[in-house]
Amino acid sequence: MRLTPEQAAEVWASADCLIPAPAMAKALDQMAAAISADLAKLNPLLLCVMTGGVVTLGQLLPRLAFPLQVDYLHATRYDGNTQGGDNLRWLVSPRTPLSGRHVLVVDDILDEGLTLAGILAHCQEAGAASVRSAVLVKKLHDRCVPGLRADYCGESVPDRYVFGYGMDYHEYLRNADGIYAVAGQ
Ligand SMILES: O=P(O)(O)OC[C@H]1O[C@H](OP(=O)(O)OP(=O)(O)O)[C@H](O)[C@@H]1O
Ligand code: HPA
Repeated sequence: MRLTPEQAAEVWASADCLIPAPAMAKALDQMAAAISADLAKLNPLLLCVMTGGVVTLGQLLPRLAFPLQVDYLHATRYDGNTQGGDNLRWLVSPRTPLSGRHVLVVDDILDEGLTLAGILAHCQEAGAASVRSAVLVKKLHDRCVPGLRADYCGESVPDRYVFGYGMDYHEYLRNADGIYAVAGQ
């Protein structure tokens, strides 16, 4: 489905704000403290999962006061839709060699988990010394890949389609400064 900017504005105007920006800032503070406690001495490589992970990574970085490196990957299974396909499509792999590195995968949302599971497997296969994951939100339902959980998670959201803080609705609304749920979804 192709959305017009006018339709995107209507979706935003009628959406329910689930978690406002001040609460997200607190959640990010807590995530950053936990990440710092575990990774400050490990010279970690943070991998941003494009596109949705860009806000989470951008908000975390200034909260992390230790030496680290940043790279990105692009893997998608939603392709701008609100239903994910079965296959994770790899568009860009990390440029930095992962072998021997302590990797932290940073994404916006853990929903059904196929995306994160595929990325974690890729990092392990590439020889990372350790692989952890940080997601800004996880969605509460029982459809997630069994046994998969993020090491660091900011907030939980109900089983509705959400946007904001990097998460899109048909490629719009990633810039919403809060976590919103689409009305009726
Ligand atoms: O847990 P899952 O059900 O696999 O879904 C989570 C993934 O879905 C979104 O990516 P998407 O494929 O929509 O690409 P995007 O980051 O460009 O929005 C989101 O950014 C996560 O990477
Ligand atoms: N919103 C945005 N992107 C997503 C979602 C969602 O609820 N689930 C998986 N990717």
